Amino acid sequence: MEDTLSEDAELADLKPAGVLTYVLGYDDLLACASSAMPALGPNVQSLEIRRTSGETPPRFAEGAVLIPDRYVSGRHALIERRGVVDIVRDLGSKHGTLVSGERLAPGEERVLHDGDWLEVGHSFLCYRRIDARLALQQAACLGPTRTLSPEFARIAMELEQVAGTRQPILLLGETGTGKEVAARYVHDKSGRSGPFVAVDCGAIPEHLVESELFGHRRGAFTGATEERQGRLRSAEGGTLFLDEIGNMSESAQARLLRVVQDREVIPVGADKGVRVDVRWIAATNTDLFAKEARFRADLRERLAGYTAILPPLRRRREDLGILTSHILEKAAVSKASITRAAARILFGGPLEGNVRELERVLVRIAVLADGHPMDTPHLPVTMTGDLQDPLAGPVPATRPPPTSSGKHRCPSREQLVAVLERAGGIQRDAARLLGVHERQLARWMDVLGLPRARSGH
Ligand SMILES: Nc1ncnc2c1ncn2[C@@H]1O[C@H](COP(=O)(O)OP(=O)(O)OP(=O)(O)O)[C@@H](O)[C@H]1O
Repeated sequence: MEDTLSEDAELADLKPAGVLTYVLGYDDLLACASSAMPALGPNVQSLEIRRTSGETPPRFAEGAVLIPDRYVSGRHALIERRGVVDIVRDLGSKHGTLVSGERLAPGEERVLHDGDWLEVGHSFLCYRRIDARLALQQAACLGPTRTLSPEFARIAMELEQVAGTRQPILLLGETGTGKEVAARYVHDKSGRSGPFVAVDCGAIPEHLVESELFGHRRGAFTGATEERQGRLRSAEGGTLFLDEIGNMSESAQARLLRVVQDREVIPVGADKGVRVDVRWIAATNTDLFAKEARFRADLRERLAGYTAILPPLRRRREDLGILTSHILEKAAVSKASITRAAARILFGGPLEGNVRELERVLVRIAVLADGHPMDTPHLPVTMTGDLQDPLAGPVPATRPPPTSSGKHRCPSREQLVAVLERAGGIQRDAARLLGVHERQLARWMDVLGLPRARSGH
């Protein structure tokens, strides 16, 4: 432990505060009781985790974190500032304390590291080791949900500050981290009266990018039978969100650069430009600075007025409780709980795919669990590594066909309608959300008397 202590001491000046957040309770995923406890530092030297009775949400009182969880012991664990690091110790609890998935032996002390998650009873907590100034950060909102992540809250505040200016914004981050959510947030806060127009630059065939973005004159090329305004001009007075900008062809980049510089767009086939007033927000999950990205440095500089890197979900586990209850509520789930084993995999895992993947998995397992605790067999095989997972894809011929009980229990009509809505009515996408074969979904729809949706194309 000596070595770890001195290593952490070196980091102390940079990251002196320790923040413990109550994230969620396994027995009620809709409770949305997440809250950050006072930061460990010069003023708070220890936090004891204890059970409290009654219906009150988890809270800090009398120097302790009080959790209304019957699986938490009266005196469960102690987190203590020792020099510049924080140590956790189990206080002889009945059900034990786990640190990032590892159970503490009786009397064992463990130095906590940034991003560690703690399991006490049926409760999931997250520990962050951060700059003391960030620790003072209040919870903020970015998009439809609150965030308890100090980094994310800081980004939300900065985005709010730049929203009202004309500065272009570049949003970087892994897929599913909420870049479009952040872009819409900026637009909403900007006070701009025009629309928010999102363009997925990666989804437009290369030969159509220019006419799609800049518009075209009638007869500009074969097939251009009508004049077209283009997406850029349709965002007049509002915000143009260029998603997956890293996938834009070099010729489209060159033309876009001229528009950004001159604020004038020349439709394909036209010889005169048209003035445009749009707020630029670009986003990408690729590294625009890498050589192989083949992205023009001059365009990048123009678009990167304010740049934010949205942290992946594994770097903001403190938001898992808020996001989980939001996702389940949106999916019309009225009751949801999870077993410890499944929670450990779902919330303690690498969270690849970020909020989008969390949403996909939660909706799937909530529907399959059908009001019972969500358990490991409900999780996708990619998470459990269990190749026998019967829900992973088409049902092999050797396996008995799905029945209306057990793991393939038919969801309620309300749940299935919610999933179909989320999938935009496309049956194949709804089946993917549920992690079942399309044929299984069709059977359920017939049983529940739901009209067949469009097939997925
Ligand atoms: N703060 C948030 N609160 C609630 N839901 C969120 C939040 N952030 C993201 N989501 C949800 O996660 C999903 C992915 O978000 P979004 O499309 O903004 O990610 P992205 O980073 O733009 O992804 P990509 O790079 O793949 O385009 C969406 O369904 C969105 O509603």
